[in-house]
Amino acid sequence: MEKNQIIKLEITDLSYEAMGVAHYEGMTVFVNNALPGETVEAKILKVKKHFAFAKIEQIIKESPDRVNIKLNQWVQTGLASLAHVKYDKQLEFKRNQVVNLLQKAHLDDVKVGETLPSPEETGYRNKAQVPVREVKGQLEIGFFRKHSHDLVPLTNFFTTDPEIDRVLVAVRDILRQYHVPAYDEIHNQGEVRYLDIRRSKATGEIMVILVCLHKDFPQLPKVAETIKQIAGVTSLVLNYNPKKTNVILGKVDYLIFGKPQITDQIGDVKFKISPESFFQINSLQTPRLYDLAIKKADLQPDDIVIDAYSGIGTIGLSVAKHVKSVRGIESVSDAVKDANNNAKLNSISNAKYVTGKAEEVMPRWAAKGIKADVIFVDPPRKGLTPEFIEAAVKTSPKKIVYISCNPATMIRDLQEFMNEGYTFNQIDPVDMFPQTPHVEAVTVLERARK
Ligand SMILES: C[S@@+](CC[C@H](N)C(=O)[O-])C[C@H]1O[C@@H](n2cnc3c(N)ncnc32)[C@H](O)[C@@H]1O
Repeated sequence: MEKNQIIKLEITDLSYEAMGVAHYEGMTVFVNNALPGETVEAKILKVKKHFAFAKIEQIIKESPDRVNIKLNQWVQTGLASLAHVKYDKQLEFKRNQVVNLLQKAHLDDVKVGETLPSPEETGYRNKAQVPVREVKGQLEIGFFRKHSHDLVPLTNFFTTDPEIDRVLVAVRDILRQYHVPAYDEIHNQGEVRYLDIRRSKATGEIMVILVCLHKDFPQLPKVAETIKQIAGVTSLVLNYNPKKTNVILGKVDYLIFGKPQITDQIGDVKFKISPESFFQINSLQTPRLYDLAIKKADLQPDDIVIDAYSGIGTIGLSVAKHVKSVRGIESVSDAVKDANNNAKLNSISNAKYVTGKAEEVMPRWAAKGIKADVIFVDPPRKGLTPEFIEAAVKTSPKKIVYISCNPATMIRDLQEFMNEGYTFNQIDPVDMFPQTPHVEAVTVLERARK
């Protein structure tokens, strides 16, 4: 097999990154955009020792699960690399990811629920982080083509709230109007690196963050004055990121106008969100995810609850009024400030959040003899650490509710808890990210022995 060779392939599977999988002369071939059941003519793009990457030249036999989207830019860019698959099949794909991981871990007897569908299949994102680059002499917003930093100009981001798309395009036009340069990442020059926009569905508030190379630039006063005129925009922040880095946000924010946070709501709890704080991006699906997690916790009025990896306290504050007390841990200090302020905002006096790494704070709490009845964990993709797990077990919780955006690390961690005398019998996938291969999942561990 060699680069540029054109071969006929039968697609038998879908990889966890949503690429079609085929086998050819002992090699595994990953075919962008191809679906199981399809026969395609594909061009080889890259050959490794045991596998290769290819792209479709022609579909010879099409899958009935294929959606023929008009523009396949979203698939090309990786922004929505499941957009060519019917929604019910996307849900099945996500459930299968969990089933396959459990099988690999020899945990075939664990039940996997049907994936909870998202109320919105497109336009669900309450936040967009969009690169700004110069393309053919013009400032453009868009998305990087998969595995590259080539910007594909876009104005419809498909999974983002259309109100955010409207503001993205308006801000792009203002930057063009005042000749603000786009960031040039090769020379670490220019000005605007990213547009980061958040919108609350509950209040309609919109925060615009310009991620810039400098703290200030000559056109900023005029740019700010014009952005203020965009309907719905309630604040403008300049995030200062001077480094040559792929990390999107710098460490310092300057409020240019408006409120320093936007206000959102989950159920009947209000949340103020600072620019650096994490907030679940699918507004209508988040309460359904939390309801599922909270139901699994089976909370009692006397329960002491730990909310680990708490963000702005969304889970802990949603349950605080039904339990004795809540303690939260989160590593981003702005998010912790938000969490404690959000407690006050909602007249909650039995919840307290601290800044720190969960894997460091939890062992300190355990050493002090702090006990918990229920622990909620909602870590980033890399999951928990052995130090965290060991300390969590020492607080002797009856239940540990695990919410995860990466079932692979979740299942690894669940096995650690099993070694410590906890059991679980079901995992429920929840679709927080339609049109993408990302899988969210919830489970509850119960203490089987002392
Ligand atoms: C998936 S988010 C969940 C946040 C929150 N539970 C929610 O539903 O909005 C994970 C959170 O963990 C925080 N985080 C990342 N690493 C951490 C660590 N080592 N210790 C504590 N928090 C951490 C992130 O800043 C983020 O707020």
